[in-house]
Amino acid sequence: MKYRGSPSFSHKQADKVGVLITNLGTPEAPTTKALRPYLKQFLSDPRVVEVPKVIWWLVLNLVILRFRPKRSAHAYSTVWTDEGSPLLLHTQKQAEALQQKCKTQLGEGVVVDFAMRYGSPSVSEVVDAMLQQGVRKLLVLPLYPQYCASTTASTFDALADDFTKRRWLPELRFITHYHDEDEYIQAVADKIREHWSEHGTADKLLLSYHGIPKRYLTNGDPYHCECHKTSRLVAEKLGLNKAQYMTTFQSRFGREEWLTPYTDETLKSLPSQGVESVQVVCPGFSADCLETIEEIGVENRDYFMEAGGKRYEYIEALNSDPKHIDALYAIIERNLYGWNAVLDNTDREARAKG
Ligand SMILES: C=CC1=C(C)c2cc3[nH]c(cc4nc(cc5[nH]c(cc1n2)c(C)c5CCC(=O)O)C(CCC(=O)O)=C4C)c(C)c3C=C
Ligand SMILES: [Fe+2]
Ligand SMILES: [Fe+2]
Repeated sequence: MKYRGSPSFSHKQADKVGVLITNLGTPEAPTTKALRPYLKQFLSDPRVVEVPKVIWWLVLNLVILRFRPKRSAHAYSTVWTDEGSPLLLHTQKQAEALQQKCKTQLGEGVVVDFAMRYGSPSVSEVVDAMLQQGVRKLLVLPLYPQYCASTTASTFDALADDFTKRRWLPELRFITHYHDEDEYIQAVADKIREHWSEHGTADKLLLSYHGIPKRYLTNGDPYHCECHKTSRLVAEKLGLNKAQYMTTFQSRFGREEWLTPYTDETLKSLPSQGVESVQVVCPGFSADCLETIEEIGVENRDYFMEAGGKRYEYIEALNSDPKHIDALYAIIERNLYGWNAVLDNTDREARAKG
């Protein structure tokens, strides 16, 4: 069969609205064996690594996949929990909380689920499950506040790829970013304020975002601008002046230049400029993961302290904090405009019988 359909469809089935949240994905286990397929899928995505196909195939298969899986497995093993990968667990909790919130606010006609761009559960399998439940209008929210082709557009690719193999397409809405939405900015600012009320402020607040090659910015990706806008809006909410905060970029990969200033280099240099204490927050990560827990929480702490810093604090991601869920819900609700008719119609089956 060329196209996947919905063979179990019944005319009496109530139409539903689906809300699909997505994130990057994570390996199945913190082992070299599990890291290899995960990294292979992730790093074979041309949206992530924009290098001519043949050259990249050779570099990836002959160099990176020989050494990186072992190194990454070790890093993952330091953040792994008894229940699994932090990224997966946080995303699962976010979906559950949003499902609950949508049910209370909008009724039974809305189905919320989550998928991962790489690994499992895949976008395709979750879309399939949602359509089988009667979802005819689908809202997709990738949990990347700042648009980037490597993440946001890549998620759209996965969805579009699935649709090319599908017979009955749902109506589709795709949220490309929410980097300046007030509820999100407020949630980040509140998280920082809560940290301050417990620990006090520091000499400098670093807002650290995942980096991308600088080339992507010069080729027209808005990611860099959106990160700076988020930082400015958060700083305004907190009443910080330009000397009190800084935007930096972390998680460099490979040898070419990435967005600067680099988080690690910055932290190594701050003590020599008289900065004794820093607080680091990562507003681009909607959930804590390897890149925040290990890289920011451990590795970069060491850089700062070894360079003479006195106090270093990592402020956790928003994860499934109620304020984050409320912010995401507000964004979802705005993007459901006009679809409420379907939500009101979910008791169609009951009414048809009556
Ligand atoms: C080639 C490189 C990469 C680009 C470009 C990139 C962009 C990018 N990534 C995130 C979010 C996450 N990345 C995570 C892990 C991760 N990222 C890369 C490479 C690139 N990312 C690698 C190789 C890895 C795997 C870990 C490693 O081997 O170092 C994660 C964490 C996943 C987890 O399981 O915890 C996230 C989240 C964004 C937002 C982004 C561009 C804006
Ligand atoms: Fe990454
Ligand atoms: Fe990293």
